[in-house]
Amino acid sequence: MNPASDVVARLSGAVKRYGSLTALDGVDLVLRRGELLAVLGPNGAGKSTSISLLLGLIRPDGGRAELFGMDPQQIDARRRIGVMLQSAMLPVTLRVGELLRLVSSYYPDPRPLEESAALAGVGDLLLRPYGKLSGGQQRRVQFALALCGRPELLFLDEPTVGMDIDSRRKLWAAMRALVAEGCSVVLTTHYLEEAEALAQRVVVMGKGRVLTEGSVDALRSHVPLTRIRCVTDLDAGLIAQWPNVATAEREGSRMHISTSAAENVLRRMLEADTSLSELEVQRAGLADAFTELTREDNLIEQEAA
Ligand SMILES: Nc1ncnc2c1ncn2[C@@H]1O[C@H](COP(=O)(O)OP(=O)(O)OP(=O)(O)O)[C@@H](O)[C@H]1O
Repeated sequence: MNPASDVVARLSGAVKRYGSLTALDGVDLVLRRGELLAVLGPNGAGKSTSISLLLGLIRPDGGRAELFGMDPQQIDARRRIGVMLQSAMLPVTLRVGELLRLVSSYYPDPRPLEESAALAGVGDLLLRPYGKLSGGQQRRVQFALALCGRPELLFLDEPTVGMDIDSRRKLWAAMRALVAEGCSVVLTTHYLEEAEALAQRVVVMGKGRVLTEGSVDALRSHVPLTRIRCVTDLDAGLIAQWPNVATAEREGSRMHISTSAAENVLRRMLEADTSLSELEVQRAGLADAFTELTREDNLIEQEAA
């Protein structure tokens, strides 16, 4: 297979300025067929701007944006995508079923209405006017509209904001089903557990640049620490002196330790305190890696200032 033909969307050296503000400062981003790419980053990092470039909603001031090798504004490219943006303006008086029929009609080979509704979990809402739905229900309808055209590429900009846990889990299952069908997904989210649960690849953005990208495991390895939590009388200051202990802090009766040699530290603690209890050991997650990466970005900036 030719890897170049496998690319469904690409930003190459994309620059976007708003007056004196540089929203994107040379962003390279590639999305391949059948992969779910999570784009992470703090507020204002440039995630939505990157998506808007790929959708052809705005034009780059430098570099290029491509959708299926075409200009994103070309109708042939647009017919192959589905979109769920942060703010959706939909006619409030239309019923959900009417909305689904309308949006499906824009696509050459849409899914059957019942299938779209079932995938998004809105089968019981088809007769309800969109404006009368709760915020979480409206998000699910927006998801149904994004997938109803059987898109090859789905853009989901913070799709699960405002959803309860059950709806979020159902949407995750639907995303997995779509990816299993071969659909590519670009997902922006502030929920790191969402990226951790779904993404094959993660891009972390900060201040208009790509800070790093890779698999969730590769990003996690930026933080080679394990967290140990337990109830113990041992002295935090003493443990902090042990080899391979990065930090040891007490919070009430609980001790929080981060270490690069969890087994050794644990053995020593259990020997020193036979009444140690409520032990929890956890590998650093994506959240830790993300905090570390965006912290590094701030540090570099502060040093340059
Ligand atoms: N139309 C606009 N006019 C002026 N500045 C803009 C415009 N759109 C975005 N920006 C600025 O560009 C930067 C990047 O914004 P963007 O919306 O891409 O960030 P984001 O990573 O999506 O943030 P969030 O997580 O808050 O959604 C921000 O500083 C934002 O204020």
